[in-house]
Amino acid sequence: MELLKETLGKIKELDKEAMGKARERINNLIKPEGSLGRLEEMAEKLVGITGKRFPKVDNRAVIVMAGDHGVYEEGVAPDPQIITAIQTCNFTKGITGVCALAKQAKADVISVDIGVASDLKEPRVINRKIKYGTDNMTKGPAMTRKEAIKALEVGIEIATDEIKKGRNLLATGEMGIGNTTPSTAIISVLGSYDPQEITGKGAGLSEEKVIHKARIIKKAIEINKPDPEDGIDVLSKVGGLEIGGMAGVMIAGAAERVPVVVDGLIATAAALIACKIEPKVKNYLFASHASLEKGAARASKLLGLEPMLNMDMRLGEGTGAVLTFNLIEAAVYMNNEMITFEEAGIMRD
Ligand SMILES: O=C(O)c1ccc[n+]([C@@H]2O[C@H](COP(=O)([O-])O)[C@@H](O)[C@H]2O)c1
Ligand SMILES: Cc1cc2nc[nH]c2cc1C
Repeated sequence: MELLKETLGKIKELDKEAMGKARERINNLIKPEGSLGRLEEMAEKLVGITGKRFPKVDNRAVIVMAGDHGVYEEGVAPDPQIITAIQTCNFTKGITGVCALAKQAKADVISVDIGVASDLKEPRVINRKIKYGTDNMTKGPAMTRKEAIKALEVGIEIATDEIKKGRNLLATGEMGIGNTTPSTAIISVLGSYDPQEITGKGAGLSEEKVIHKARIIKKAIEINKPDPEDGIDVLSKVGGLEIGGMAGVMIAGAAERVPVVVDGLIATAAALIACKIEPKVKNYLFASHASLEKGAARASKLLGLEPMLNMDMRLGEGTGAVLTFNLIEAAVYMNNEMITFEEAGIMRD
């Protein structure tokens, strides 16, 4: 709890003064005012996050948190649970979706076992296992409050270590068969949505099973009665270990003034938890892509961040987030490379 408290205590407002100066300069760059659209907003936000006039995003990593889910036994996911363990090892081998996209985006992939249901034999996976998957949330809380805080703190520790090594751009990814179920539960609780309205097919569940999945989510919420005003309570009762880990990465990014890119549905649920715990975290986040998963659009709206891309993706692992690394870098190049009208010797009224 100490680490969480201490980290939350470090989170400040964005550097408004630096942002004002950046905006003024961006408005004077040699282009019609506002003509680089959202790249301009992104550059201004990066200046506010880092407090640096010319920020850099050349040392990037995606932190992939992996965990399993007790609620899997209720038949809410189409794939064998062992895929969580297999992929968590594969992330270290450069052979998964996120590895391919991270390679193109010049980012490292960091694979963290925060709660996979079996022991992994791949030494390059960072072993921070809190337990062998969450408990079945239709029968009681997914985890204790203490375990939820531990999950947040594991995320804080991993991200802070990376930032100490020089990372200046982070993304959150995840792996967890069944994790669209707790994510949808979190979004239902925090947005007061009926699970039937926002439950989707996840990795590919059939239509009848999606109805069953929504009922399971409703049951978990009714049994646990999470307090929507308490992010840690929601995380512990209907969340997941990897969701807590990702929320911790976002909290650490905010505390250390490093931007964190949010991936799809599950990462957005984590962002909602992080922002419920400390609303200022939102200022340090970039939403990457609009996941095709049913609840994703409402989750992004609830978070209040507009995703950059619409690519009909729904893989997770951090794929959508790393895909936007080059866009974020483009904003930095605009800010750092372009000259102003004045510097070009053009006088304007
Ligand atoms: O990121 C997303 O929006 C997303 C949407 C659907 C599925 N996924 C991935 O698929 C897994 C969860 O799907 P499911 O059906 O097992 O709940 C998990 O490993 C996620 O990384 C991810
Ligand atoms: C193969 C596979 C890879 C994944 N990556 C993220 N979620 C996944 C789910 C499956 C089934």
